[in-house]
Amino acid sequence: MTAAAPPVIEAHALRRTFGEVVAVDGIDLTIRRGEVVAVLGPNGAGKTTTIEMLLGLRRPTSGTVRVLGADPESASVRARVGAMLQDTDAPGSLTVAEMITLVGTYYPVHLPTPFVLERADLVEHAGKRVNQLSGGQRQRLSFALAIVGDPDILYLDEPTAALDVVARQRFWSYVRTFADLGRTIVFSTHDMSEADEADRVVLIDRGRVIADASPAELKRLVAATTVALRTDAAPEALHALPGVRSASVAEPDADGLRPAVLNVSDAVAPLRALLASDATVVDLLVTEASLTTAFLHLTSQPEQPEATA
Ligand SMILES: Nc1ncnc2c1ncn2[C@@H]1O[C@H](COP(=O)(O)OP(=O)(O)OP(=O)(O)O)[C@@H](O)[C@H]1O
Repeated sequence: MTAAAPPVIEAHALRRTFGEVVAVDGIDLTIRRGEVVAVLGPNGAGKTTTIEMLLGLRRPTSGTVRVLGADPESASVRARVGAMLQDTDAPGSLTVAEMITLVGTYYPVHLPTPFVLERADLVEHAGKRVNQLSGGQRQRLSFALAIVGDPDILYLDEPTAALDVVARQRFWSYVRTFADLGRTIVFSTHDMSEADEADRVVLIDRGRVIADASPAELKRLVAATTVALRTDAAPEALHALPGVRSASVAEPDADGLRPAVLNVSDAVAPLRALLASDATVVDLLVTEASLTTAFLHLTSQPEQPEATA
């Protein structure tokens, strides 16, 4: 969709060290207009340092960054970039609406406060003092302050960590609208369901990009989709189906059908071939690899039980 769109962020051979620690170890990254990109990785992988360099908040030890064709530290770029960071320092005596209006005046062009309140789902809290907000409301204020300058590029740091399920859905639907207008969104996250909202996931581990693909492609990379079924097809026929990496096939049940579990990269091709062979197929269950599985596989993290939201 965005392959032909112009690049808005171009990082080349980006490297940053802190004394002996190599936080970012040669990252090349091109992000195009209208992309929604998740930067994912384990603790200490170098995500924050990378994003700080893209934002012009931290100088690379070596390598180059261009944002909207210019130095990210320049005032012209800063005016076109909005950032939602973890801790927004806000004077507690201001109301939510006053704060949004005040921050809007820092930008050459800004969105009307009522519009921003609505987009950040803060209309009913407009008159509340900033120091009276809950964690989720504060996170929405931080989002409001990131968009008030009508930015071309929006950086979000774990944007929905404090939001409930309904607020998350609203948030992502707004982010999508924003991307459809040709804006670019880059966000860092540990949360796999959050990363699933992206067009593209850049997986960073030990200061390097170890995968750069869509969430669906990342899941396919680990080939962890399983197809469970019962069938009268012979074990050899199941092993020979296209795209089957491995298969466990049990002895037939009383009805003559064998329970089988196939590990596949994609469920469509083997199932299509199996059904075309006139085999009987019942009790079919396809389980997709999760992004968590892909993440653990690619970063060689010890396996953990998947968190329930
Ligand atoms: N100011 C600093 N001084 C010294 N070391 C630093 C500094 N900032 C980051 N580091 C080190 O650089 C490495 C990468 O850190 P960074 O914060 O970029 O990782 P991260 O992927 O954002 O991690 P997390 O998910 O825990 O926020 C880590 O080993 C960290 O300890």
